[in-house]
Amino acid sequence: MTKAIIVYGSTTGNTEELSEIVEGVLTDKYEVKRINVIKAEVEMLKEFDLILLGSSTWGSGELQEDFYEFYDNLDEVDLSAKQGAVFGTGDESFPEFCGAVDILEDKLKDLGVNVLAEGFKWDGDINTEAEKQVENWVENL
Ligand SMILES: Cc1cc2nc3c(=O)[nH]c(=O)nc-3n(C[C@H](O)[C@H](O)[C@H](O)COP(=O)(O)O)c2cc1C
Repeated sequence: MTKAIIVYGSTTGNTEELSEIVEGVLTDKYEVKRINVIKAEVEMLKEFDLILLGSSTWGSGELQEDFYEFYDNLDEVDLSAKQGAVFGTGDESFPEFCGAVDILEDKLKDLGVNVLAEGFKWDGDINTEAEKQVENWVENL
């Protein structure tokens, strides 16, 4: 079975919740590992065909704080044969809504990853509408 990894960073739990829904859908087609970015190493990514990164946005359009080290280390691995996509939560009242999703998506593209879809961005708490939309996003990857 093809292998997928979901690496997420979440301060108050919203993106973590989203990552659980993403995992639920992916398990139909992939052998899935879901891991908090605090515990993740970039070397791990080599074992997987599909890489999904999930981060909320903090500061002014910045990465969730736990993501920085992982992000900085991404240049050390060859991801050029991989597929990927990015998701995250934010708040539309901020000027850079879900800026972390854009940062991570640009990084994956720079590293030669085939980004399968535009990043999934969700405003606020995870409700049934979020669940429906993210499920649809994952199914179409
Ligand atoms: C101090 C602060 C700064 C934030 N900055 C942004 C931002 O620049 N852009 C954005 O879209 N959301 C921003 N947010 C909203 C969070 O990203 C949002 O609450 C998110 O759902 C938190 O997800 P998490 O629980 O996974 O960390 C900010 C929230 C706080 C409290």
